[in-house]
Amino acid sequence: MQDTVKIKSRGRTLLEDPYLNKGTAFSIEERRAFGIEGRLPQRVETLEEQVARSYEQYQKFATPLDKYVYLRALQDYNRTTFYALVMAHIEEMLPIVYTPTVGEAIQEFSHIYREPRGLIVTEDNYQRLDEILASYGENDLAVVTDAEGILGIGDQGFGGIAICMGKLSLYSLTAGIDPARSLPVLLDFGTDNKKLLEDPFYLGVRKTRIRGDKYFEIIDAFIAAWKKRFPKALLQWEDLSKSSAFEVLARYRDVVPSFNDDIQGTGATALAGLLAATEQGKTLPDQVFLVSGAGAGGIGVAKQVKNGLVRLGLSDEEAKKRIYVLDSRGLILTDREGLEDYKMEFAHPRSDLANWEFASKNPNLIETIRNAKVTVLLGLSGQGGSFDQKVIDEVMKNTPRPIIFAMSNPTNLTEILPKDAICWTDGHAIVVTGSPFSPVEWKGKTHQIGQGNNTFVFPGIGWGVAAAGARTVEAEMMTEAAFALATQVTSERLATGAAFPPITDLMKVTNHVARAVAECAFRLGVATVTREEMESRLAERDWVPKYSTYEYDPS
Ligand SMILES: O=C([O-])CC(=O)C(=O)O
Ligand SMILES: [Mg+2]
Repeated sequence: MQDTVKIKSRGRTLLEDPYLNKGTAFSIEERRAFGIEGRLPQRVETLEEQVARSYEQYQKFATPLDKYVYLRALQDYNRTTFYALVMAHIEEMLPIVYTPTVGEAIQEFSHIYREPRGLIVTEDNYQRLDEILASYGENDLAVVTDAEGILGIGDQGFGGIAICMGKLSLYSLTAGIDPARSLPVLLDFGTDNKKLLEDPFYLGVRKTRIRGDKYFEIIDAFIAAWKKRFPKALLQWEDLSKSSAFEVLARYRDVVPSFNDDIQGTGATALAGLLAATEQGKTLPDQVFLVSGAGAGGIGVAKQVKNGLVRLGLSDEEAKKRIYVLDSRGLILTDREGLEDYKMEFAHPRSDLANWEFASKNPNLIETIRNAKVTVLLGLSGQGGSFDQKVIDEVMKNTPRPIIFAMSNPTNLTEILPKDAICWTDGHAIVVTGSPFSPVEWKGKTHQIGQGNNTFVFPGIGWGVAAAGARTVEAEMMTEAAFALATQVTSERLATGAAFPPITDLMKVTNHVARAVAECAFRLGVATVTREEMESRLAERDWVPKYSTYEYDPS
């Protein structure tokens, strides 16, 4: 059964509205009622027929970037067909609309640019945001970036808005967030990326980045205007630089329901994979963790692993003692001069290293693995290939079954290729990557590579927050999301080496995560709806790609 909705647009305007356009699927009656008769081929098609044609067109494009451009154009022309197409081919198309191809699209964004989308906040317009937002429809969700720390590829200026679009596509696909009610937001503070500043096609603000007080003045203005217009909407911070991500999260987390995907989403994802890899956490407290990379992702993972260990019975101090975080200068120690605040929590005092042997001031990767007897490697450094054979050999001395998570994105920044990890550990490692990889054959066995990407977590958080009408996003909700996700990895799946569910389970998993998050919101007293309301919001997706029947609303 099709729903019937009343709409006001007619004629060309209707055909040009991607949220309402049905193209060849407009019925004869609708074509007459809405003044579009004669503008379309005579044949009336179903959504399935449109999807089949679009898939044929999609397959004719040879490169991932061309496929991306095609899908984005389809999205700009007809949202319903776009989502129905991606949903029907989710495993094939997720790597196009999202990691890794989205990374390439971001770098090329001013060149592949076609249609405007989202909200661009600049130094020139931030004082008029009330007025500007008044022209937008209702919104339940925004993904917001300043584009300084995009994936592992750094400052991408204007192109950064494409990561927001990619994340929102996932929200609509897997959590049923109505695409008409979500907004990608770019805080365009300029860019320090010289290549972009010199690119004649560059579309962003062609200046070096605004920093300091002005940076916060602009974000304060955005948050105030956003909150005024959409007081209950959820806000996801995405790909800010490590120097501002923690401060921005803390500054607004009690002002609007918000979370940072790279700190908290990646943290929950990593914990989920670790729980799955250790029989739902049974041996998690016995592991020793090395986090390589102390950006938003690295520190976020360290925090969430700590919270997971505490949940499993360790004290805060005991948990921290098992976690070693390294940045480009080696192991982070409390006596380091100029140590950034956000790294402090995981800095070890030099007295912890009493019996260690190491050559220079700070132990390096190998020295830390050797002295601390590391069993779990967590790669969040954006340093492709940094887990080399020497590193893996060293971990193998500490455990027969190392856990190796190479979480940096996109693909070329992966810390270790799965085939190398399997080969160097003679098939004994549990290997996870942030970007998708094919299974690895080793000595007659097929090893599946779990994709430890926050796509398993953030849409469920969004759905859960919306279902509970949560006022804030609490740290405990993230821990719940992680434990819930871990239970979705079956023992058969783990036996193939994968610590994450297959991407084909994404829809089901997202619902499960959403439920855990919503129930936690209730338990913590931050929910604003009744339990019945929450249940009904979790029972089915609010939005799915299908056409409604239109009736003309002349009022
Ligand atoms: O976008 C992704 O694939 C995961 C993520 O948040 C990041 O790497 O920054
Ligand atoms: Mg990110």
